[in-house]
Amino acid sequence: MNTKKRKTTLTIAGSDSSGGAGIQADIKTMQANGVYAMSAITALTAQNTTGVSGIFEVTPEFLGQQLDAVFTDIYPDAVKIGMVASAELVKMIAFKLKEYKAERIVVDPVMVSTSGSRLISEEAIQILKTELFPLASVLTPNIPEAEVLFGASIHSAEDMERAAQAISEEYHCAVLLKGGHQLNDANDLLYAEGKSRWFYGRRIDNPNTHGTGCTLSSAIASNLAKGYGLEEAVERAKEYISGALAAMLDLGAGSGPMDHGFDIGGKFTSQSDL
Ligand SMILES: Nc1ncnc2c1ncn2[C@@H]1O[C@H](COP(=O)(O)OP(=O)(O)OP(=O)(O)O)[C@@H](O)[C@H]1O
Ligand SMILES: Cc1ncc(COP(=O)(O)O)c(N)n1
Repeated sequence: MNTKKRKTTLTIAGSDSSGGAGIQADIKTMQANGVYAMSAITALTAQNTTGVSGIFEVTPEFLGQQLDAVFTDIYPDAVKIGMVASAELVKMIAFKLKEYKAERIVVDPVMVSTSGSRLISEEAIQILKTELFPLASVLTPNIPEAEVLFGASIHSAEDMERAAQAISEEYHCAVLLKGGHQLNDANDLLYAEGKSRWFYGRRIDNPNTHGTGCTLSSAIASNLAKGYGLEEAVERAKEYISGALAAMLDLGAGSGPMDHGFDIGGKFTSQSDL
């Protein structure tokens, strides 16, 4: 009997019925990055590339049950946390991650969708800061999210450096400040253990960016699960997202999803031409 083991990841996030962001993007990314993906769903969303038309949250108890089921059987080597709409759900996640001594935790502080819908309550943001950020190996805010956390606007590379350092020092975790919302380039800044490092990216002329944040954080979690250190995990994840954007998938009437059907070396292996 030939059996095999595989590194494992868990995404704790919301479901996106259109498959471009949330749980669906996370699982596609994890699969493409060679790890076994599991999920604990915080909410169902009815959404497509043009907007979010409904959010149906699970109860904190049921989220806890999902986390118990996962952690007591196939223990995840890394965890990614995405959309968590309410304070009670955030508290449940923090409680369970501590109970099961989860490690390699990537927290994507999802606040507003690309299509402009609010995905988290004000109270939940406060609880995220106090309960979840301190458990994170790395936090991955985009520029608007970092502005909320930093309390000031971010217009330049220097602003990004100041914000990442301040957020990292305040919450005692590494911060990857994503630059996808810049106009001219797509450079991300990692601030960890007192020093910063830029990850430079060519801005790809693709309007279909639904789920870029979910994809990047899931790729980082996959790489951490596989044993890479944080810098290498980010470097590989950046390469992955650049490839997924450069594949130029075009679906839906709004900002569409990316293509996950290629390997992380950038070699296109999807079956899109069939
Ligand atoms: N047009 C682009 N070309 C190249 N890289 C991009 C582009 N847009 C975003 N990225 C990259 O995608 C990753 C996610 O960044 P972004 O700032 O878009 O996150 P986000 O806003 O959280 O994503 P989301 O669209 O899921 O909300 C980063 O590595 C960023 O540099
Ligand atoms: C369930 C869920 N999670 C996260 C996002 C953010 O992704 P994006 O900003 O690309 O819309 C989303 N739209 N839906």
